[in-house]
Amino acid sequence: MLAIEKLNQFYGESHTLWDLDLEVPVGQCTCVMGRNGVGKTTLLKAVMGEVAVKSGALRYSNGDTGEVELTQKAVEERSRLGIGYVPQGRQIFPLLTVEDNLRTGLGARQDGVKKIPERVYELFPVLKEMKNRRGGDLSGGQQQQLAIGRALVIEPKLLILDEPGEGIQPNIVSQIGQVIRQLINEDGLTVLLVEQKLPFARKYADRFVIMDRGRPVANGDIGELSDELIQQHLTV
Ligand SMILES: Nc1ncnc2c1ncn2[C@@H]1O[C@H](COP(=O)(O)OP(=O)(O)OP(=O)(O)O)[C@@H](O)[C@H]1O
Repeated sequence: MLAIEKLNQFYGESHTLWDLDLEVPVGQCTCVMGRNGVGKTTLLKAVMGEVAVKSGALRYSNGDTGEVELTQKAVEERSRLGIGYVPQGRQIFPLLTVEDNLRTGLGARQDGVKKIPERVYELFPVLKEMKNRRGGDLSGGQQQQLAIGRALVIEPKLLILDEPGEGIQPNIVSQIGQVIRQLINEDGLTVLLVEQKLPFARKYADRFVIMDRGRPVANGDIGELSDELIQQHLTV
């Protein structure tokens, strides 16, 4: 689905991603983990084109088109290729209604459809109930559901989420985890997420990748995420 190869990224003089290789297999949830500041968010932003990369390749295939090299594509084009993105901090529009927030995602649909897919409301009924409320009036958990819903209006093939469980009450975190599994199992979606919460990763991810200082240092099936690896790379 996505093969990241020898990716190097700098913030000014600061070398943040180092010759980073990472495979995101189709139809699975890959969870990127690691301590604060190791470059997890930067990696997701590099895939989305929100930060420039110095060198390396992002080879992506969505099943419809042949393989595409994303580093050559503009940000909007990456969405049109079927990549949905839920950024850290959600970035919803507080003054727009829930429905209008969802509509803002539609511009990135390749087929020009201007209707919010019913599937979004089916997965998150709360968004239907609250569709005329302003985004800013929603709870943090509901805003996260809205941010995910907005990424889903393009009916993506690859969904990228940056810490979807951050600062959200546990029952909504579980709902979000279940929706992610539903999207994978029923819609064949591929998911790449950053998540620090171990129970979430263990319950909902298929694979893990641990990063340290800008590069992956361990990866495997989620069942192989041992206490030793956690101790070595994740505890503070
Ligand atoms: N816009 C920026 N300009 C300069 N340096 C930045 C910028 N954004 C992030 N950094 C630095 O790059 C490094 C990696 O940051 P990044 O946010 O990718 O890490 P992270 O693993 O996602 O951390 P966290 O878990 O805290 O979100 C950090 O040292 C951070 O301070």
